[in-house]
Amino acid sequence: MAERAARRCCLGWDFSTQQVKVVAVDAELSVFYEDSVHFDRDLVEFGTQGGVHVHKDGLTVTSPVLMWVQALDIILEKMKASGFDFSQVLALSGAGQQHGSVYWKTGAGQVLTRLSPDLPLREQLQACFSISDCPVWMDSSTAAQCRQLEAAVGGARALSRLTGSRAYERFTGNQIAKIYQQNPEAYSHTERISLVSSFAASLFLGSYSPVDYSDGSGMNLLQIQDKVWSQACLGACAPRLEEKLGRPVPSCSVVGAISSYFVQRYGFPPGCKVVAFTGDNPASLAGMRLEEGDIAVSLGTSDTLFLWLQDPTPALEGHIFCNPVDPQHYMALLCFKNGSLLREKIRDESASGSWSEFSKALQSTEMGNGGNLGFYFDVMEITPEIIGRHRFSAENHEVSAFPRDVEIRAVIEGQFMAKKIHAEALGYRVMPKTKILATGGASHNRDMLQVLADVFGAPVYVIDTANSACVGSAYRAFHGLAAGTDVPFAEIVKLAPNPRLVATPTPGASQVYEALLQRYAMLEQRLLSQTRGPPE
Ligand SMILES: Nc1ncnc2c1ncn2[C@@H]1O[C@H](COP(=O)(O)OP(=O)(O)O)[C@@H](O)[C@H]1O
Ligand SMILES: O=C(CO)[C@@H](O)[C@H](O)COP(=O)(O)O
Repeated sequence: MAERAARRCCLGWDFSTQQVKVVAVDAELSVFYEDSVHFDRDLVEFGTQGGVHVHKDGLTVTSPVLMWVQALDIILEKMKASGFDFSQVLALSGAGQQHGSVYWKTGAGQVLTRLSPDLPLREQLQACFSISDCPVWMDSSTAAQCRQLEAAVGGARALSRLTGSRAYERFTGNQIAKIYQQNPEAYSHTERISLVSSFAASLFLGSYSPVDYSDGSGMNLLQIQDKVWSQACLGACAPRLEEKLGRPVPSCSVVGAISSYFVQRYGFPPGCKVVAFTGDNPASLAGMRLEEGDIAVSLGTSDTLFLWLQDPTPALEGHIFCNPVDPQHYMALLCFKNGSLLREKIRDESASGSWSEFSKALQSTEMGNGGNLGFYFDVMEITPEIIGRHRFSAENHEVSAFPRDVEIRAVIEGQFMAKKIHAEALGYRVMPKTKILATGGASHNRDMLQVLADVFGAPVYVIDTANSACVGSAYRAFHGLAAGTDVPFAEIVKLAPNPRLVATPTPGASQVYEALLQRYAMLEQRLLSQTRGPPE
């Protein structure tokens, strides 16, 4: 305990879909403290499943904002009870699930500046939100607003060139437009709109934190080249939006010092700096110290795949975001909605709810699954837009079921083949020096990572914690401390532990998957044309 007490550190937070997590990283970049609060398990009174409420229409998906506030109260109390020495925290930063939005009621800014250290945050912020259930990234109820936004700027391609993505239902501009159209009164009583990331930063700051460029890129509102809000997009979404959003800032900005609430209640030093919070995927990119040619695969609630890019070419599929650690560069991101929650369902249906049974099925079946392959989209997928479970025999006949072990391999092979195919559509190619860096809760599963190595034909590495968004946030806090001196991020993290090799491609894998990938792509097109009709 004495040693821990003397350890100067930065904190990295992650307000993700299912939980709030924190890590403490010392000056040698070692992680020496990790904690989390899980919404479904630890905050049962909010009645979420997977951290969210899916509404009756099946499209609207929200999370209670006070659940996030209370989760922060709980995790800080846990840290205090464990003897964590807050006085050693030099700076903190954090991440949030992307796209979700928080609506602060008129007057809330005043409340934030006057928090009493004697009471938990939840009690004091109870009446501070004009919308109590925040739209989150799983929401897909804004198709009409997406079409309106695209029409306003000259079409999907024009919007993508401007903001890095065509209109996506979960992107914040479209969510704000829906709230303005359906609940104009709540909108007019809103003085500030935050992303989940900038909301969390605001709690620590005791005042409104700006949105950073990287997470701001997931709103369909920011001009990613010029780094300013697009007036055309703002105007198409809602009136007086610019003043409610505040000015976006570079991701490595120090946005202020921690509020006196945290100094007095927990013992943070008054000079502890708050570095702009960003999206969980951008924070993971920082945590994994991605290098050119590498590809990161995050297997969390959503599955995402991301790359570091110098010269982006925004397209109709995938997203381009401003890079969180280098303001001149960009990152590309693909998001797959049917990630861990789908795998959990298959585990429950076909492996008696046990990850080790699930792994045994992967071990006992062969690469290529005897030609059987499947598409498993219990909720409307983002990449590609298909819903339903579709299984195909080796002869490309649709079948209604697979034996249990075949089903498990079909899910995992199908998910990873989709990732490879859609990454290649963005121009990505596996090169001899390519590393796949895996993170997220499911990266604990080595048998799944073996399938990932086999499908991609590249080695898979992990960092010592699956919480790369938290670790990346702590690294970004160190970078923020040094940012005044223009030190590049790579210099700050050069002492960080190297990723560990956990899987290499099995001999013969490339022959098996070359043919299977072609079939998967062909069947995906078949399913798409069944839903959309043939291409024009
Ligand atoms: N051994 C395992 N095998 C496969 N998936 C796992 C395993 N352990 C945890 N997971 C998955 O990890 C998910 C949580 O991942 P995490 O990255 O923490 O999510 P988020 O950051 O979105 O809250 C769980 O939903 C669970 O399905
Ligand atoms: O929508 C996206 C990315 O565009 C998601 O990746 C969210 O950012 C949620 O992240 P997790 O909670 O699954 O990590």
